Amino acid sequence: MTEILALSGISKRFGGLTAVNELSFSLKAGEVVGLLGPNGSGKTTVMNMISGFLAPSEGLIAFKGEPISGLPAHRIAPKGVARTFQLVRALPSLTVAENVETALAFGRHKLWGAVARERALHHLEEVGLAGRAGEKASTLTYIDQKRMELARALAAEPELLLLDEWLAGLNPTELLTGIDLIRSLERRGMTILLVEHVMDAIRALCSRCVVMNAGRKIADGPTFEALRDPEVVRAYLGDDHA
Ligand SMILES: Nc1ncnc2c1ncn2[C@@H]1O[C@H](COP(=O)(O)OP(=O)(O)OP(=O)(O)O)[C@@H](O)[C@H]1O
Repeated sequence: MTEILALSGISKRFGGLTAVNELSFSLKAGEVVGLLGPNGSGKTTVMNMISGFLAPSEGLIAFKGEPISGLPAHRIAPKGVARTFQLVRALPSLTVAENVETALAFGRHKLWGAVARERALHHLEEVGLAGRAGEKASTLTYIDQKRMELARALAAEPELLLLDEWLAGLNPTELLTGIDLIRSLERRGMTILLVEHVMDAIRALCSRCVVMNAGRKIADGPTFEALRDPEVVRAYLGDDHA
């Protein structure tokens, strides 16, 4: 497998706070990797730097061998990087299809009109929202909003998909549906970096995990090994459990 994403010595400082501290890891094409860590450990900041919503203070990020660190989001997305956000960013007064069409209009191929409509319907079908295209986004249930958010990300035709707590807040049945959906993307060969607190989902989906604590990487390896690493147990549960 070829390397698709490489972070080398990435740091991000907010004033006196070092949110991410000399972080390095890489993803191979087609891998589904979990980015874990307790609250405030820097995971979303990492996602923001990969997708261009924040520039690193130090270090290099390369996507398919090309440096992207510090480029703005609108320059990184067309290269094949898409993301979902912790809080769903829908346009509630537009229909479900129009929400996906706006992503297509500003996405990799700048599609408009009938072509965009057809493509939007395809992505809605992919995420299980076939038949809902004409409904107002504001009427969708929580899981369906999440599906729509994913359809918007897929509209960018990414090679690397960043999922920031995409499975959070789903009930157990919805969670299984969400996991199946991510598996179907994996089968298509998509590379996925997943920030997630739902450990059952991590175990089900990720062969490998990178674990952070206080901005630093404390583990990187097969999921079952990373999750029982004493430093990871200590970070999550405290010294007594380690
Ligand atoms: N724009 C910002 N300005 C100042 N501090 C920030 C900013 N963004 C994040 N931080 C701080 O950086 C640290 C890491 O935050 P981040 O959101 O990346 O953590 P996280 O691991 O994603 O947490 P959670 O699991 O709670 O979402 C936190 O202390 C946070 O308060």
